[in-house]
Amino acid sequence: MKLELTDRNLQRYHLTGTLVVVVVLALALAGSLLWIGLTEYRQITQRFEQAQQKRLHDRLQSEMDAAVGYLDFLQARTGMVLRKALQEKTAMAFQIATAIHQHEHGRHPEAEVKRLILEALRPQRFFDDRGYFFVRDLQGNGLLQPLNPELENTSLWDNHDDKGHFITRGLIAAARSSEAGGFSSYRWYPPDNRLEMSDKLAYVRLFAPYGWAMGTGDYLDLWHAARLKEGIERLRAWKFGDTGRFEVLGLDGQILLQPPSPGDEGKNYRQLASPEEQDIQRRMLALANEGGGLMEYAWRRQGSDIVDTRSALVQRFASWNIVLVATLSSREIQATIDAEKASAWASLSSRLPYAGLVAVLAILGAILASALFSRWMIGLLQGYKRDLDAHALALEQKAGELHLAGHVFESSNEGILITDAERRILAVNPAFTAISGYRAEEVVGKQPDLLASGKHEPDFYRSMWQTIRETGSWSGEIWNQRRDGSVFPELLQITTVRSAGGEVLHYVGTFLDLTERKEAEDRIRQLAEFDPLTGLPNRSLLRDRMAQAMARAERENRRVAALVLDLDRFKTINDSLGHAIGDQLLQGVAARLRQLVRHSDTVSRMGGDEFVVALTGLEHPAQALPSARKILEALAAPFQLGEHELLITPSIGIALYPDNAGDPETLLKHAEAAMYHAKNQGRNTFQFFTPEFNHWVTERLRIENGLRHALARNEMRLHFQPQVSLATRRIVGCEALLRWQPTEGELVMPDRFIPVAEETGLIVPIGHWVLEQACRQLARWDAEGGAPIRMAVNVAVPQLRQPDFVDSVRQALQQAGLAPGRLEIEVTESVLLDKDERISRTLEGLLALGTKLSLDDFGTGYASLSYLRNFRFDVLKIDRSFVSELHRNEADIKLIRAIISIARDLSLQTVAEGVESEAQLEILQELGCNLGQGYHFSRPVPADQLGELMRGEREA
Ligand SMILES: Nc1nc2c(ncn2[C@@H]2O[C@H](COP(=O)(O)O[C@H]3[C@@H](O)[C@H](n4cnc5c(=O)[nH]c(N)nc54)O[C@@H]3COP(=O)(O)O)[C@@H](O)[C@H]2O)c(=O)[nH]1
Repeated sequence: MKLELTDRNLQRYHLTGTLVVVVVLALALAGSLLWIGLTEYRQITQRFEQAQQKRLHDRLQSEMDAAVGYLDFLQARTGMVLRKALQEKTAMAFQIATAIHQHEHGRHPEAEVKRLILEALRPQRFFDDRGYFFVRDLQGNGLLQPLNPELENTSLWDNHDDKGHFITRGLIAAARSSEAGGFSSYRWYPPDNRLEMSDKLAYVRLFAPYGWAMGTGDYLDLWHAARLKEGIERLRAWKFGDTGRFEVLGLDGQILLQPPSPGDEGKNYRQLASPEEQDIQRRMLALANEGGGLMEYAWRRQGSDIVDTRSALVQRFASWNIVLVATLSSREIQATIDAEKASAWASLSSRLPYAGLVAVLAILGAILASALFSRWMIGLLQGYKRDLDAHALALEQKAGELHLAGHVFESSNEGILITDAERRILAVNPAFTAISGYRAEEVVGKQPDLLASGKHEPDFYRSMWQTIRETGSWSGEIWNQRRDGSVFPELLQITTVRSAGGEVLHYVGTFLDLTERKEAEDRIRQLAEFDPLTGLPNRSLLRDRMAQAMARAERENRRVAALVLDLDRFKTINDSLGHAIGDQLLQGVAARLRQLVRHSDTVSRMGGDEFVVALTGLEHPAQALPSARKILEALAAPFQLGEHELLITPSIGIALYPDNAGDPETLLKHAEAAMYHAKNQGRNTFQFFTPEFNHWVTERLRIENGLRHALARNEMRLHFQPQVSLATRRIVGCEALLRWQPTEGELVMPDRFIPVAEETGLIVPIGHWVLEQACRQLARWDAEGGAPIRMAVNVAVPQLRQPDFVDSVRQALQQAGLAPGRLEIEVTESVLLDKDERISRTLEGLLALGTKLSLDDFGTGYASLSYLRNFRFDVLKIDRSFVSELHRNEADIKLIRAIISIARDLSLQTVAEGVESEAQLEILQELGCNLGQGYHFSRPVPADQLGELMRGEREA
């Protein structure tokens, strides 16, 4: 059935449905109440029935306990009664015998008296005529056997029962046991059964006059049977309640007591006429054999149709092999149970109308409530429907908007990428595909970092996501990679979409491909910053770069050089060969200049024929020279421009930051001034900005040029300064010190030319020459018979970097025929700070060779003590700056003391430099310094002078 849904029908359905539910619930409630009442009624009556049954059973049990107690009593008394009777009877026999003996003794012969006594006893009968007296002599002969006279005067000594008991011996023993006599048990055939013996008890006394055992006995069973009978009769009369009685069954099934049918007594139950009766007795017997218990049975009185339901407690009385049944009619409790049921039912019935009324009222109340609820609900539903309508309308609008958004998403020129909160891509639009080259199915489910170009450091992305987390969005330019591997710039905006609860749902990335814009910007920048003709940075870019280089130079304590160069007579070429050739020439010059400079340097065209080369990171002004020279050399080669071979020369002006100017503009201005100065000097040359600089540079150039030829021109000399033992004041060594005596000019001291030699690498051949000469000189002194002093030779860092340095030392020693230990290689502290492994290798090689190692100028550099431990030095030279003020400065004393102490710890010899006075010498002596070197002993002198000194010493 299809329900028609209208506003009205909806109300009806709701009301009807509610009513149905309410009525069903009310009926269920009433039914439940009724069911609960009935259950309660059933439980009450059941409990009561059980209680009554228990009472009935308790009653039966208590009656049974009393009956069993009574029978126990009877059974226990049986033996006692028998014993008493036997004693009485024997006493009677004893009286008879005694009386006859007393009366007849002496009057008749003894045999006669005996006969009289025996005959008097012979007819005596008792115990229902079974009882008689017997007499035996103590030898076991039968004297009186009333029932078996044939046994009289025979020996019964060995007579025994079915269990092997010697009967006569037992009787005699009992008679002799005490004066009063005694009991003896044995077995014998009862009167009615000659086949099977049963237990018998006899009482015997010793009749002393004749030594007779005299007594009587009887069968125990018979006494028990009599007691049982007595008990049954008692139980017959035992009544309890209205219907309570006892019944007794023999274990063999014989009915012993059956008060309602005494005619059945003595019968076996199997002989009963009624099968029901038989069944009852059989069940009772079976229950007794199982240990007894309660049973119920239906009993019909003989000749009556009334069936009585009875409860019976069955219990076996083992001593007499009988079963006791205490039985009571259930009628006795049924009336009480019925009365209780009636009362419970009346109580329930009285509550039913109230329950009905409650149910009816509940139904009515529920109907009313449901009607009201229904009205209220309908109101709510109508309100809800209005909301739904409004919502549907809103959804319709939203759908329209979404449709629009979808359209925008699909048709947008901006790439759009939507991810979930875990940044897995959910959707991308066609523009994304167009820009990145990735189709949607290739990126969905992946992370956006598949677009990463590798151009940004991880920090960039970390900071980007940090911003997104903190502000909800990020925008900026970023480099990404397309599917084809090309890298492109994009303007990216990432926005976080959150739920109403603030939970991140999505990230939306929109981006614009900036490739074209960048290219345009690059073109603009190119135009703005580069010279269109040569492609070199223009003045503006040069200025920027120079500013950056200056800032860096300031931080690093370096210099920036601006080399402004102008092409000599370019105007003539331009005017004569035309602008095209002029332009080609400028391009050619630009190309050559570009090849000359390092990546960090800049070649720029300022306009016309003027170029600037900016050199960065210079340590000193002279480092600008090689570049200036290279420019001159590079431009010296002719330019082949079509059919024209052109020669061009530049004039170069050099200015240095920070020496000549503090900003790019001033620096360029000064360099230009220097350039004009160079032009005035005759072109194809360079000029530094200041005269002092010019002088310094010129001087340096002169030294450098001179040094290149110094060895060839034999201009180098060695002087030697002695090293004196402070303990003995004798010369123990000397230091070779280089001097340069140019052919034309005055003597040049090492401070001026060694740095130039080191920078230009000329120190390597010069140093080699020093080594050879020093070794030769030492050998010469040896040959003159001098003491075997040690020769110290200064070695510069560039020498130590030479892989063959150790070999060259070995060679020098071998050539001079010296032991390696005679040579001391002096290095400065800077060696220790140099990380170059070639240096350490050389030092190791020298140590392996066996030369001594000396650390020069100790304390002036930055070497820490730990370096001393890293290299195995032999000698530590204390710099003369500490020695010069030694006699005036306490701090210097402390310092030298510390140095000497460290040196001693490391087993180093100490040499104090610059000892100029006796006072210094004494202090050094006191401090424990080993050797001294200085003007106090001798200035550095030519070899022959030192030879003289040593000779003097020897002769002194
Ligand atoms: N790589 C090489 N370096 C060398 C070589 N020859 C010398 N040098 C180094 O040049 C520096 C200057 O040497 P020099 O001008 O010869 O000065 C030495 C002494 O004249 C000077 N000295 C000695 N005693 C005194 C003194 O009492 N007073 C005083 N004012 N000056 C004195 O000290 C210089 C020796 O110094 P050092 O070498 O540190 O022992 C100098 O640093 C040399 O190392 C060379 O062949 N190769």
